[in-house]
Amino acid sequence: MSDVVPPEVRPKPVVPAKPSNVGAPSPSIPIGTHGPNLAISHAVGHGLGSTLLGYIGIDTIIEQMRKKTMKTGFDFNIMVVGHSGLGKSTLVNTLFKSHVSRKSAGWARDEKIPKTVEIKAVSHVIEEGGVKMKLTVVDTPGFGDQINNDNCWEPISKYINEQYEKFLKEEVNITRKKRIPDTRVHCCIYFISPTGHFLRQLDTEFMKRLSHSVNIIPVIAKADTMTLEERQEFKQRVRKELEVSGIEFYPQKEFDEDMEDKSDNDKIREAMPFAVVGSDKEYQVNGKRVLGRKTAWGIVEVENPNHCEFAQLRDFLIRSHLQDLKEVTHNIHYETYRAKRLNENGGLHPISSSDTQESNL
Ligand SMILES: Nc1nc2c(ncn2[C@@H]2O[C@H](COP(=O)(O)OP(=O)(O)OP(=O)(O)O)[C@@H](O)[C@H]2O)c(=O)[nH]1
Repeated sequence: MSDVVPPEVRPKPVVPAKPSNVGAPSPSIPIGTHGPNLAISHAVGHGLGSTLLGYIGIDTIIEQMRKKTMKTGFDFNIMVVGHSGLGKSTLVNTLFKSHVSRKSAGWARDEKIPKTVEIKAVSHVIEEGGVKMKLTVVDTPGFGDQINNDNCWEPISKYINEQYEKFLKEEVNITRKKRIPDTRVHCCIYFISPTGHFLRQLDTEFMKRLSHSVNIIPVIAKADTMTLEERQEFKQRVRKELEVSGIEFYPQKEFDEDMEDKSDNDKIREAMPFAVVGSDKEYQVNGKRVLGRKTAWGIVEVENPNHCEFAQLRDFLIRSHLQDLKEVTHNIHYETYRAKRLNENGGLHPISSSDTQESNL
């Protein structure tokens, strides 16, 4: 196992406002310099607003953005990392209620454990309510499965940086694409073995090294293999270990934008890591079809919050934070990579594969 990672000092890039803030009313300070009926802001640069004397339709930006997103769709790239057999493929299939994993895409042929960590990306277009999402699932077979797992985070770090590099190259092109294809990893779900003991050194090593270049969401895999008490105790222990090791998982405290954000995210952080169960099989329970795992003692319902925390993970990942994951990737992780790349050698020069590997920001 390699040496402990020294703490890094990172400049905190500016976190831009979330799109939900667009169109929100700013404090209105009427400046009546043009007679009693006019209220115009002269101090745009100072953030002063104005009282509107009638409806002008600024709030339609939300509908305009919705229509644009409906037309163009969006990219979302999710990476899964963890020992083989921890349920990575099953969980992504469960999350997106479709067969989106590497294995579902026919990669299952090579069931044997690869000699080094391999990176395999599979893309699918998923459509719901008229909105198209190009989902790419990046799988990392071989992670932690070798006798010697030293530096097995390296190929993963290299892949993440290569995607930033690709995006950067497109961005600095004189004639660039209207829409740069986004292959950057927006989220990395890290699967913790349900041992009930402690995190392994590899777990902390991986999260420590990668948490500055990608949004890491740790989950406790196969939660149905632990009793409720064991699960609670293990969660607490893992949380403590993450804290003691100084691992910043997503949503990172330092990027909370305001008090509301902080209070919502605190609740999520306190509930993490979510103890999840995955399944792509449906069963009939009380007259309803539910995703579950059939055991000799009954059916573990994946989406039942009394059975596991899958629904919490799904709500957080897809229903409340998907856009934020993309924004933090762009505004923080990519920005850090970009600034470093543009600063080094006084500009953008071709990068060697060893550079992307070592560029563990
Ligand atoms: N008990 C239990 N078994 C699960 C769960 N999720 C998946 N499994 C089972 O575990 C086995 C491995 O699941 P996969 O989803 O293929 O695991 P993986 O991590 O993708 O495996 P590799 O691709 O080999 O790394 C399968 O038999 C699944 O049915 C779970 O939440 N609980």
